[in-house]
Amino acid sequence: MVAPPDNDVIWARSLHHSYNGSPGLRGVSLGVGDGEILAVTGPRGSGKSTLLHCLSGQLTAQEGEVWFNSVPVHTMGPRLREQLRRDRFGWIGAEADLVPELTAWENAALPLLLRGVSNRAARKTATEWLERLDIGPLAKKRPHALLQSQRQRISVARALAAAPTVIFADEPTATLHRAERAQLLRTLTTAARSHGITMVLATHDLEVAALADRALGLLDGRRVNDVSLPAASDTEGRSACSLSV
Ligand SMILES: Nc1ncnc2c1ncn2[C@@H]1O[C@H](COP(=O)(O)OP(=O)(O)OP(=O)(O)O)[C@@H](O)[C@H]1O
Repeated sequence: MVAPPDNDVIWARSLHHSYNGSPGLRGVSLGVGDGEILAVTGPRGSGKSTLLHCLSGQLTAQEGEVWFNSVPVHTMGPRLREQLRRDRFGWIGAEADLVPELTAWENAALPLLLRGVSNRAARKTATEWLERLDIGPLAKKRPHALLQSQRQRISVARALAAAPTVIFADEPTATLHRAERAQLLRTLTTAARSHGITMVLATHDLEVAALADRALGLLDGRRVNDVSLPAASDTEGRSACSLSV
């Protein structure tokens, strides 16, 4: 087993994974640098979600290696992987996946509470992120009382509040309208940049991928040539990293 380059936070070699014989990933290798935002693009079924699940330790690839900060993840047992996900990773999916019984702030604070942060400190941090995401006044509402776009903001607040080293975002704005999508993505990528968070962003949308520093393409579970991104506009793109969210 050869250790990965020191400057890659996430590094994967030759990942293969199939579902009952049907291939999900076929030999994907990649590295993500410290603080880098990498977009993973490709059509539906190309393997983006499978790749993010493998990189984030939710799924162990049948073959291949995943390393986080030069520590092998693919050889970790379930408890260590759980701890790694809780303490160092954030996850944002297409659906907000909130706990229905908890309020907005409790949902956003959940990763901190699970880490043993005091209720008071976790509430303060979660509330600050809800405010930055323009949903501060909804902090005491439960998910059923909120719009899909507001629930998704809570899920973004939950990921950012935990100050993770890496955020994995799997089609985070796929269910939102165009204007909401642009605003939420801008806030997310700006916050990641200003807090030095590394991000792996799966999307089938090249306009979304344009917010990343770099993009790699998948097709039928294989890596294809690195994708050339459309020029990002000054307000939404890679240059828009000066907001202090
Ligand atoms: N749990 C599963 N059981 C069986 N097959 C699966 C499962 N998850 C993914 N697959 C298959 O693996 C392949 C890759 O799927 P994956 O969801 O990783 O792609 P994707 O690019 O994220 O697609 P989408 O954008 O639709 O989510 C597809 O052929 C898919 O049908």
